[in-house]
Amino acid sequence: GPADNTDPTALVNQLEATTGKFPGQRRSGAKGICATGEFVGSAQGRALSTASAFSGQPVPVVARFSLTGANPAAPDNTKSQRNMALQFNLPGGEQWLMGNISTPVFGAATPAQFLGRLASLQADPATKKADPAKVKAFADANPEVLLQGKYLAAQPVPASFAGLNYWGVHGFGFVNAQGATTWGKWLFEPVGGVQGLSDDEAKAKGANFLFDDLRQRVATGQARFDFNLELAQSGDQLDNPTVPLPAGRQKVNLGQLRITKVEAEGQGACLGVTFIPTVLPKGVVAGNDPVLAARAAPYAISQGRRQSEAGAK
Ligand code: HEM
Repeated sequence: GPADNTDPTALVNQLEATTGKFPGQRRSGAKGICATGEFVGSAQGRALSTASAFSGQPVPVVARFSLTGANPAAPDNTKSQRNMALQFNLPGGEQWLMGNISTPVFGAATPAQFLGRLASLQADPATKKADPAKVKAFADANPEVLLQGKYLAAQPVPASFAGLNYWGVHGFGFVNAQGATTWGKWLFEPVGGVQGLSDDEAKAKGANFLFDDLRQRVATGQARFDFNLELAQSGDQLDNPTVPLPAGRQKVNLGQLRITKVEAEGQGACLGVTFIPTVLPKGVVAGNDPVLAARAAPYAISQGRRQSEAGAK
């Protein structure tokens, strides 16, 4: 990807300084649950990409559903970001890793801007709150950092991990057998539709309902997602994760993901996985987004910290 000199250690340190340090936990997406399932690719997927994920044979998938942030006790009944991270285990040991989020955009256009935004949100030791003047000054100078929060504020509290759209946010290219590359941005759309709660319903649900809800939906076969690619047109911006594709772009279904099992809390294959989203299969290529390129190193640093803190676990 394009050059960006933001120090990955500085990013992780700033995440800890702003969002909290919870030993043994992921520095973002800390409250989560492991699941497994399978993906079956479509004929359209095969036409766009040689990736073996689209063969049409079921592919085993390790999933992790999570809330945003560093706090493993984050409340489930707020209008914050949810995540669906996936590991496709493809034939021959090949893997495809993703960290998808419940907003079409991320909260910064570049790693440097993310670092600056996080720094502006860091609590002042005296007041234990972010300094509103600092927050405003940074946001005024970098207005795109507000777009993700505006999107979230306009959505209801999610009723279920299985009732949300999850976007890949970055642009990716799909390379077919003729060597032609189709560019786009993907999203996973729940087959049963998006489901939200009223503010009263959310209050009544309390802080911990999403894991049990997911278990129930999986037991009744209601945790299915269409893996869809929105196709970019020439001139569409693919190197900025605060810019969604324009509305109405053609959408192609690449296949369907079915979650079949939810693990007990603190167990499951996802615990050992660091969902580095530039681990791509043959037949899929990364676009030129500096934020995508910058994710691998901080994720690995976070993994190293949480695993050493957790001891020999
Ligand atoms: C420079 C920008 C970013 C930084 C520094 C960053 C940092 C991190 C870190 C440190 C983790 C924890 C990793 C671990 O311990 O395994 C994480 C998790 C995660 N991030 Fe990011 N991130 C960035 C951008 C993004 C973007 C753009 C997205 C979505 C498109 C995203 C989605 C996720 C998801 C879904 C998880 C949770 C994965 C899981 O379940 O383990 N992040 N991020």
